[in-house]
Amino acid sequence: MQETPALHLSGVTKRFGAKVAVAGIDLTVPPRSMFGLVGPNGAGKTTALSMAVGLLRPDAGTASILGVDVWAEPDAAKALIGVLPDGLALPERLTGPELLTFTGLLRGLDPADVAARSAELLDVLDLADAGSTLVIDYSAGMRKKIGLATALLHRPRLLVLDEPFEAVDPVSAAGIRAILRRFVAAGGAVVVSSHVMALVESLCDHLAVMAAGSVVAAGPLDQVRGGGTLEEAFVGLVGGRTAGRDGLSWLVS
Ligand SMILES: Nc1ncnc2c1ncn2[C@@H]1O[C@H](COP(=O)(O)OP(=O)(O)OP(=O)(O)O)[C@@H](O)[C@H]1O
Repeated sequence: MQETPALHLSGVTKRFGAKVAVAGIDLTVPPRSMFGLVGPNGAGKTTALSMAVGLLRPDAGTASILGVDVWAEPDAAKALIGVLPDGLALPERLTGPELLTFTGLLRGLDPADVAARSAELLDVLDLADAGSTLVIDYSAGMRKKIGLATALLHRPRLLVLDEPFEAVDPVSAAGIRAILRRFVAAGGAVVVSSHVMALVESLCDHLAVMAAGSVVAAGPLDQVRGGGTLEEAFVGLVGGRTAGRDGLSWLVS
């Protein structure tokens, strides 16, 4: 018998005016997988993930988290998910510890658990020294890290992370990778969108490639990349552009 997927999208569609951002995609994230979502700018990744986690209502199709329908049972589904959205809007006039306390209590966690988990997350993510800094004064990478901490605090079963490594320094990135690996080893599943093929290749065991609102390839990493690198497979799937070579003659004359 097939296990319930960590995330399942069926026929999910979103239009913005005449633009079809996501064109009826199906996507299955297996349980306990580290799943990469890649695609060129504007492919529809953020829109698809926003619909998957209940932040954006699809025009058609369904999304479920561990068998729970995101739009029919939003509270039950959201308890299962930790989300790091793209361009995360955080309450800015709080310090990191205050933000975690606020998030934890809002989610109904025990205050003692919130305190213990917050301290550990801040330590592991190297944010403990910035304990009295307001989030508004955080760097881009620090914002990613505190966003990840808020996503992890309630111990979700599925993490959905839009560009989690963007602007994050290499030491912190290694720390985040270690956290994600432990999370999967403990039975969770992670969906990561990224433009960095080497990162997806080294971190993920499954992936999907999106282009122009559709999923053009999906499956285990080795299957999608064939015999070559993921970068080669990606360029083959989404098509290479050579404008930098052929156009812009004014720039080089
Ligand atoms: N709120 C919106 N209103 C109008 N168009 C939108 C909106 N959000 C996204 N789009 C359009 O939908 C398409 C998909 O955008 P989306 O942000 O999902 O792509 P993406 O794959 O995440 O891109 P990137 O890699 O650049 O972040 C794009 O053409 C974008 O312009």
